[in-house]
Amino acid sequence: MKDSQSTDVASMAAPPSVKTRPPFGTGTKIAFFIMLGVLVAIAPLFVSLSPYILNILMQAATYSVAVLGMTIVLGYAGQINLAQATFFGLGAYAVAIGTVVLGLNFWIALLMGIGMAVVAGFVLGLTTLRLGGHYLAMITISFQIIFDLVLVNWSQVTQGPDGVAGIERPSLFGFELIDDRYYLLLCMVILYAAIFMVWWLPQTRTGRGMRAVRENELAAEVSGINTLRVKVVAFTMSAGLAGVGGAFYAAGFAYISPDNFNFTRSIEFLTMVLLGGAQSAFGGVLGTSLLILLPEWLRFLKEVYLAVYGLAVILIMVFLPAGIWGLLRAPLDRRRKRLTIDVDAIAALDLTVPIDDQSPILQINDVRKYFGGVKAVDGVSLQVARGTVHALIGPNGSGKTTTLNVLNGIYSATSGSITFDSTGITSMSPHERAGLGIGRTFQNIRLFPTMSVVENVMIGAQRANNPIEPGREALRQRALSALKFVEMADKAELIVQNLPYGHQRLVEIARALAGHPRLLLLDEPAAGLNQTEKKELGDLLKRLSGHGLTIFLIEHDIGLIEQISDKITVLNFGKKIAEGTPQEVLRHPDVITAYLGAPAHAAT
Ligand SMILES: Nc1ncnc2c1ncn2[C@@H]1O[C@H](COP(=O)(O)OP(=O)(O)OP(=O)(O)O)[C@@H](O)[C@H]1O
Repeated sequence: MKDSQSTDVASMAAPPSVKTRPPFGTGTKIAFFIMLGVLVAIAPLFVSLSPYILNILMQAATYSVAVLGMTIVLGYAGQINLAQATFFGLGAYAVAIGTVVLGLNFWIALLMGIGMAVVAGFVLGLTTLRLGGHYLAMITISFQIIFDLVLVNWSQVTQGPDGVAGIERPSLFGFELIDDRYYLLLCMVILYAAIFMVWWLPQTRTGRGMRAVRENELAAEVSGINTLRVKVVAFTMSAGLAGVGGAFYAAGFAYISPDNFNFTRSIEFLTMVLLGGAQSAFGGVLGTSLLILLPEWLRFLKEVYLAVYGLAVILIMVFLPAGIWGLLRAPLDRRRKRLTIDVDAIAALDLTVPIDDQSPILQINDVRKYFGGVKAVDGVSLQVARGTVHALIGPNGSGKTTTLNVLNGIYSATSGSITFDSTGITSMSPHERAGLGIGRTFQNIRLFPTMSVVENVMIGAQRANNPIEPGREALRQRALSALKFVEMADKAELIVQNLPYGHQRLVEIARALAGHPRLLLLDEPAAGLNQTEKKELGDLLKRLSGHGLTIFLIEHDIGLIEQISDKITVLNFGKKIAEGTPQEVLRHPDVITAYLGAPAHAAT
């Protein structure tokens, strides 16, 4: 067993800050954003606009707030939501019924509306987000249709198809917002606050988690993200924003009816976010404004206007998959490739794992995993000693990956128990296991393709209980240190899907290392690598084990296994057939028969 305390002491010193040179600093962006906001918001006070135009702008502003919710749930978290008009309607009806029927103050009714939308979003998220894709689409559609039916048929409360009229605008600090221009100003302030929140979100832990879930949910969960929580938060925030938009819409137009909040409106919101660019706050607002203004601009076409309108939307969506905003910001993305990073200034990676006792770090006791009649893992027991490299080998289909998946919670065991560092983890979820310090890589690389290299690795660094300082900068520094360890720091700002295969493998290992693992699970790390890359991988694994990290790996490359392993366990048909040092195991007759099948190898 290696001494984990041998880690370079210098690496534990506070890391110096490493700066890249982004095109614009955050401060400049915020200043620009505020200036533009003030200009746009006060413009109607100085420019003479007809009541019709003011109405269109009010509609665009309130719709945009709801569409920003779609940016969060669809653009960031990748969850389909075809019920946004429901949440929009909850906000609107709370204000309408609250102020007109119950005589409540607007602001109280607004809070009620937001509360109702948030609760509905939370409940819908909680009950449906265990399902994904088509199922989620169908459930949100059903939710939308039920809401529509309730609005039309529960007429004692909603006033049915006639709708609610006479909704009054709020007053602010005693100032009545009857003038459309002032009400528009209020809507713009609300919109700006929403844009700022949605723009800022991806830079937070939660926002980064959402993007990771969108890109690869399984990898996000295994890296320590509570994916269900992230999805529910996305749904809840999205519903809350829609509620806000709906409330201001209702007060702005004084009259609402069920037609404003039906399935067609939800599809409109979806189209708006996709058209503008689902992954950007600005895209959502752009798409909303365009879809509201386009019919006005095309009105001169008279009868053919609807056809041209539809065609324009289809063409934009087909030829601009990232939306119009994606096209506009492409030059900025190109500049990103030229960002430089001072690799020498990055602190060395601290991999220190305290060895408090000599008991095995991992104990698998009589674990079985059956898929119907297939006994993929059939009563396997093994122990992994601290600070060792332990390999799991066996012929194809012998149950290796299934064992690893049961180990980190992707599959729950049919029976048996698993103890990690004296804690029973058998019934824990993958993210909870990651939170204890179990890192993992996959046989088929699972990264977050459209995120940058450093963002990918930051996801690993933000697992629960990672012993690093709080805050974004500490996460980034940890990620850069992990990248430096695998010699990928100079590529930190590149988008990960543009890297060659071998580099992507290293990024995946760095992501696991950034989480300060006490146990690293590697599933065929050498798969797909050429001879040079395999040699480099072998050296990297030796460096890792030299730091005292415990590694449990599956690998088919016997040369690599012999080179780095302290102990080998061999599986065949889901059962353990041999265990011991490489010398013992690779000469074991059962192993030669079952796995190696080449007596010549035994003689080497
Ligand atoms: N989700 C699943 N559903 C049904 N059967 C499965 C599932 N996953 C694995 N199996 C079966 O379990 C057995 C063990 O598969 P597993 O992938 O664990 O083997 P392996 O040793 O990792 O193979 P390889 O070396 O080819 O990756 C195989 O027969 C496989 O078909």
